[in-house]
Amino acid sequence: MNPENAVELVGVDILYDTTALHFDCAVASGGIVAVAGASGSGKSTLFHVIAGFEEPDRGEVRILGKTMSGQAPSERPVSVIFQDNNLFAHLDIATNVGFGISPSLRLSTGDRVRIDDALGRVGLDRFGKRLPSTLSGGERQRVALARALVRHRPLLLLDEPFAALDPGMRSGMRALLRDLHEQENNTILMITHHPDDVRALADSVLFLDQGRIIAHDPVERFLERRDVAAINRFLGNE
Ligand SMILES: Nc1ncnc2c1ncn2[C@@H]1O[C@H](COP(=O)(O)OP(=O)(O)OP(=O)(O)O)[C@@H](O)[C@H]1O
Repeated sequence: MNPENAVELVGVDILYDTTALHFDCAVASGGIVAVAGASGSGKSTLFHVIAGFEEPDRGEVRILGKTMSGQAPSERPVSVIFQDNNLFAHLDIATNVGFGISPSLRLSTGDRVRIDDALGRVGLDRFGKRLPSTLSGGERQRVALARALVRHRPLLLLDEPFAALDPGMRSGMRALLRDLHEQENNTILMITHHPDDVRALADSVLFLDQGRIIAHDPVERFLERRDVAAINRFLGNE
């Protein structure tokens, strides 16, 4: 057990009716890790297990050296941002960010300052009173980032955060994520289908194939790999 590791998956088995997944890995604290692999390879399941939405049939999840067995998602030191950003449509942006601090929305004056600060850090200072429907897709993703920021959890899981964004917005979001990562000093795991995200953002790569982690490499080494067909397909080498 190593507290320097942000995440350890030790002999984790997930047994579904038609498929079985197995995860073993140790992710060091402090980096941005791209999680890649073909559709159906197990990326979302990996996140669900770490975040606690899914309990392993066997094995153990550890975060910062502590076992997560029996710990509900809300008790884990993890924030998750899904692709569709899960904002409440009837609540304004500041209140949506406030959910990151208190799900019952009992917010102190200090909390409101933190919310304004987080919105400022993602470039949405004057958006607090607006409803999610009046924002662009990229702006909504930045609200989801602000909601994660106010929680200050050491581990941030991003499930394809740029999927709905056009190329210009993607590069803006990458830069923002890099800045926030440096400020927060957290560990980020980010599912992506885009080699460009890996090249631009990742320090290392977890690559999944058919329910297993088949590569866990520093990014430079990963980008030079030519030995595995699934990685070649991802990198566009064939
Ligand atoms: N609740 C479930 N019950 C049964 N099988 C499941 C369940 N969740 C996932 N699976 C199966 O586990 C495998 C991995 O699915 P998962 O969603 O983790 O893949 P993924 O890599 O995230 O795919 P995508 O890139 O398409 O989102 C798939 O074969 C899927 O059908």
